[in-house]
Amino acid sequence: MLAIARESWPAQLVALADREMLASRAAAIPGLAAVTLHDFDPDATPAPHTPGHLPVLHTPLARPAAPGRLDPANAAAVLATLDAAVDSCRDGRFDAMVTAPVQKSVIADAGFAFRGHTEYLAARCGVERVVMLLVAGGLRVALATTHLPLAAVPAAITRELLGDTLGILDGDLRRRFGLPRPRIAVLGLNPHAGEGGHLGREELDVIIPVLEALRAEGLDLTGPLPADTAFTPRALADVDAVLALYHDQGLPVLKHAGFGEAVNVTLGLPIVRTSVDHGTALDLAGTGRADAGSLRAAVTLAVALARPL
Ligand SMILES: NC(=O)C1=CN([C@@H]2O[C@H](COP(=O)(O)OP(=O)(O)OC[C@H]3O[C@@H](n4cnc5c(N)ncnc54)[C@H](O)[C@@H]3O)[C@@H](O)[C@H]2O)C=CC1
Ligand SMILES: NCC(=O)COP(=O)(O)O
Repeated sequence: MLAIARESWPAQLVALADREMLASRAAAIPGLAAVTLHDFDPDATPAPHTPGHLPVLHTPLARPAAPGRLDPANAAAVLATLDAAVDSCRDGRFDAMVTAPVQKSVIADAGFAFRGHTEYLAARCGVERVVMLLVAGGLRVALATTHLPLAAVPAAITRELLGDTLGILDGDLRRRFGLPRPRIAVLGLNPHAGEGGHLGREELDVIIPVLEALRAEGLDLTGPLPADTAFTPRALADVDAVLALYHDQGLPVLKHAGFGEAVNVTLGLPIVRTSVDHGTALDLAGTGRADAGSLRAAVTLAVALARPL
């Protein structure tokens, strides 16, 4: 909401949300009371975003929401909002979607098999494999696995998963980000990238064979690199993206470098989806102190990606 109130974009922005919830939050936060919410008219000619004005496509909550109060009764409405956004992108009404964070646990508590937007959007779009990429300035970090318990990671790193992930990452960096031959650094799973098999065999048995096969197809891949030094400035100098093998191998570095201005992009979808770099920040809910920098960046990147290069 902060970003919407103050910024201009060369695109029409439409909020998919419960209209009353948006209105009550805008009224409660200093500086937002003047924002005008009006119903989105799908038949009107799209006009660039005007700061202070926000068209709303009403997606009703089941129960009134209060800041910071988790309510499983609204989980279905959250998913219905996501469905409406995906379907509207797929049918061409919208060119891109930008998601706010959701409390994944409360959706799961309500009985839905929900691990994250990334997996949910893949299923909704009928795509078997997608890739989570976070972008902070010039640093791009993609993940081979996303929302998995750490103990499940090694078994999930199969040749098929790694090959598919690198194919999507390389392809979308070319197609969506305009990099003619992306240079991708792939991290090892184990300390010292397995130390020649003495500290784990995933590098020898899975990662190296996949990298060799894909290099033969023309991909520019380095690795598997010891993860502890792969993010040093010298190592990153000749790299367009780093593929980390699990969530907390790559994202702490990315968030250290750019939390508050980074963007999460889902690659491999038939639609453009970006998102903020942060979660629901329940400690800040309702205070008006949550920083909107990542939302601004997510909208800006979605606008850029929605334009074919
Ligand atoms: N895309 C999504 O839907 C995401 C959802 N989540 C969900 O969010 C929930 C909370 O996750 P946490 O790990 O606690 O991460 P979090 O990002 O919500 O909070 C971590 C720390 O960052 C701060 N923070 C977060 N957003 C901020 C902002 N906009 N401005 C200033 N400070 C901010 C918080 O106050 C907190 O100290 C979980 O249920 C998680 O699954 C987490 C990441 C992404
Ligand atoms: N930490 C990033 C994250 O959890 C994003 O998840 P998603 O909901 O966008 O899949």
